[in-house]
Amino acid sequence: EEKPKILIASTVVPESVLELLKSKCALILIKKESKNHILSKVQGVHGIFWATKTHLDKEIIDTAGPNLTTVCTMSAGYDHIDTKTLKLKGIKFANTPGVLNAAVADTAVLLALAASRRLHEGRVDMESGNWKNGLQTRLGIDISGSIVGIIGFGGIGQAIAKRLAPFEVSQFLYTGHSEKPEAKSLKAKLVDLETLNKEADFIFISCPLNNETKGMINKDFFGKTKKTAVLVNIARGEIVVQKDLIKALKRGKIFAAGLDVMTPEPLPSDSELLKLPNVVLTPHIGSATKKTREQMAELTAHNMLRGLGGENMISPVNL
Ligand SMILES: O=C(O)C(=O)CO
Repeated sequence: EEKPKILIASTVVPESVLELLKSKCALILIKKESKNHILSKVQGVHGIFWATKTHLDKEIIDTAGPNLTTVCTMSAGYDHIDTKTLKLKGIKFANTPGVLNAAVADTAVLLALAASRRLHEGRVDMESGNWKNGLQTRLGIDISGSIVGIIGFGGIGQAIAKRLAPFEVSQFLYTGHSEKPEAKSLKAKLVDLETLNKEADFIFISCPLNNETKGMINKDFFGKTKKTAVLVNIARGEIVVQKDLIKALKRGKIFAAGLDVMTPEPLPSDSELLKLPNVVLTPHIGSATKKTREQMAELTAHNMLRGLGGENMISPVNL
């Protein structure tokens, strides 16, 4: 019997995971993560292992053809995948939730502390000889005693709350479609977005990007935010209307922002975001620890092997 063919749409899958897949499948590797290159390799495959920011669109799925039964993305978010077409064709789909919660939540805490304590501004001040201006010009915002709002209280949002609780947060608020049982132990309260916005001193964005959340954090939102609020986004740049955020940061409508995600990625080196003193930026490294990336690759591979073998995948997405 011939081994199923899988396209590894990534140039950065760990060798150990490729070995694991090789024992059961014929691997088709790519040299670069461009759509055209992927299109030239995808025809006839049974599985697609997706670990690139390139969009997995209808053209790629159609070009793969009728052999394709299983698509696994090495990410928690899947806004870059045409799940509508996958569903229509009855193709099985899985992502990698859970294994990255800790690393991404750590990044959220890093950005919250850095933005609230003006890490970037202080660093720039030292470099330009402005340190002498003194600490009175660099006063920050405390997490202790603050109200923390978490937009999207899934695994990552909850991991953020768990990490911040020992910082003596006074109240956690969260938004979502329904109350989460896990909220109870953190005394976190389900509220609507407007209430969260009005009350929160720290606002974390940890929800998926979809039609409902795209552009949700915009001019209207910043019109109601506390002027002392710190915004952290570890989800997707497109949830925020970036030009509105830049205006809000410049006009003092919010205190600071810490962003691991932005629009576009990679951020152009002349972006205005890079010039603002009250913004701390990391280049979408939320999940980028050695252990977490390996675990994501392993989970993707196990989903793939199970999907191709007709077994239940570990973390299927019900489309
Ligand atoms: O998994 C995701 O969705 C991320 O953005 C991190 O890689």
